[in-house]
Amino acid sequence: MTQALPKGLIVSCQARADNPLHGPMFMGAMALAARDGGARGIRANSPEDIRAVAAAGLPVIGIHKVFSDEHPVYITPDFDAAAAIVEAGAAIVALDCTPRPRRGEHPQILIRRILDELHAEVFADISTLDEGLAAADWGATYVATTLSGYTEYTEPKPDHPDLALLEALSTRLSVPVVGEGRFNTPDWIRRGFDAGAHAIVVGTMITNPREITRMFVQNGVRA
Ligand SMILES: CC(=O)N[C@H](C=O)[C@@H](O)[C@H](O)[C@H](O)COP(=O)(O)O
Repeated sequence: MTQALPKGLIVSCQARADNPLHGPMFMGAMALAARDGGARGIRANSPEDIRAVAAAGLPVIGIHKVFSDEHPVYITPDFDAAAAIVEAGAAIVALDCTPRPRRGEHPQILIRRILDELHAEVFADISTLDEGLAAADWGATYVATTLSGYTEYTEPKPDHPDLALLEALSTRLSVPVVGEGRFNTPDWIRRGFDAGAHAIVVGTMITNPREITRMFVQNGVRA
C-alpha cells in the first residue's frame, strides 16, 4: 500500500494563541518556507491553519487540539475534531492514541472511523512501545513518538528525542514509524533515521522563533 507521507523531514507549523505568530497567515507562510527549504510534509493544528498550509502543496498531517480541564487528551480527541480537519484538507489525521481519559471515542474506535468514514490515513501519537504496538494493531497507518515525555508515566520532558522508543517501534512494527518531539538538531535527525525512522517531524526549532531565541539567550548570552 502506498502511503501519503513521503520519507524525509516533516515540518510542524504551529503557534498557540499566546504566540505572536498565531494565525493562518503566518502558518501558511511558514509552510511555504519549509517547502522551499526541503520539507516533504507539514503538520498543522486547526482547520484554519490546515487550509492555509495546504497551499504549499505538500501532504498535511492535521491535528485539532482541544484543551479541557477534565481530560488530559487534547490532540484530536474525538471524531468531530477529526472530520473538521479532513474537511479542511488534511489527508492524514494525527491523534493521541494513549489510553488516557478523553472526551471522545476510544482510540481503537476512532482509528477505524477515520479510516472507514473519512477515508484519511491515521497518524498515531503515542508515548510508549505498548501504545505504539496497540495503535498499529488497531489499524494506524503511521506510529509516532510524539507524546514520549508528555504523559504522566513517561520521563518528563528530557531535552532530547526518545531514540530508544523510536528504535524499538521500528524493530517491532511493519507500518512506518515517525520520530517526533525534541529533534532539535540535524544530528538528532540523522540518528533518528539511523534508528529506523520513515520520517522525522520538527516543530519548535524550525517554526517557533520565540523558543529559538530563548534557547540562544539561555545558552549563548553572557550577562
Ligand atoms: C506534546 C505535543 O503537544 N506536541 C505537539 C504536537 O503536535 C507540538 O506542540 C510539538 O511542537 C510537535 O510535536 C513537534 O515537536 P517539537 O516542537 O519538539 O519539535
